Amino acid sequence: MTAPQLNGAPLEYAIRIRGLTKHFGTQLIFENLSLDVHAGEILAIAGGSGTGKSVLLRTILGLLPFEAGSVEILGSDFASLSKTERVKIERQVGVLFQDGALFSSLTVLQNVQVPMREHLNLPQKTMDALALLKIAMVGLPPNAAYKYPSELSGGMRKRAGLARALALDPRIVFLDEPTSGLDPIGAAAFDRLIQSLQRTLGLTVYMITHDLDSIFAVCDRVAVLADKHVVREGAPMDLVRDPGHPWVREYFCGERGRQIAKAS
Ligand SMILES: Nc1ncnc2c1ncn2[C@@H]1O[C@H](COP(=O)(O)OP(=O)(O)OP(=O)(O)O)[C@@H](O)[C@H]1O
Repeated sequence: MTAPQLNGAPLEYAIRIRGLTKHFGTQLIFENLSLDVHAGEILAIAGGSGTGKSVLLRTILGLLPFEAGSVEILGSDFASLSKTERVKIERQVGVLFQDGALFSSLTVLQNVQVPMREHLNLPQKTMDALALLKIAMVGLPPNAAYKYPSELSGGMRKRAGLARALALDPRIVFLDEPTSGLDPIGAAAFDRLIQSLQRTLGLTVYMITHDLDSIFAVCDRVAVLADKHVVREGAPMDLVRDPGHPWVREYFCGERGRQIAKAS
């Protein structure tokens, strides 16, 4: 695995957020929020319902405006980039939304090719071969390529969404609650898939999750959102040892949290 690079030098931060302030109308969502996502790590974003995990994801992706602060992705301040430069960065980012967000009228193969059609100029045969490779990489059988999303199980739809997120060989992958709706065995298998892809491809993974099993199984660090900013960051075990915030204590040091921590 090669370390991510920026202009030939090792890249320390895949994402760097400083002093982010965001409102919806009069509702303050983030106040002076700062967060580093280290290159090559799997970072979990945790926090209670309504603390802004999805809004932060959409803000980082440039889908929502903000009033103050900066968001740097792969060494570039997104807001200051020209359209062409933005597209270059967007190509290096893959996103798996919660429900997979697949186009229902397209097969899995065609869904995986959507970003290829948008960003690459390749012959159909090459795109077919590439898409089949991505579909195999996420552990789907070859015949899944020709199925429509409605013909797949929830777990298979997530894998198909992941194959699409990997279509352009991104350096950062954003996952929005990847194991929600999966049974524990399916969730553990998905965790292992994410970890093995991360290690093989040297990806940076930014993962919104409520799943303590996932956090302890695969995440290098956790950042906890509460009170309009990141209240705690660290390795999962560090949060158990020193929660430092009531929500973190309740979540990580409750009976279930302690059991999972002990077993991991
Ligand atoms: N488009 C929008 N317009 C106005 N308010 C919004 C919008 N999107 C989100 N919000 C508000 O922003 C706050 C944070 O929402 P967000 O969906 O990010 O929470 P979350 O932490 O992802 O919650 P959950 O864990 O329940 O999914 C909520 O109060 C929500 O109502």
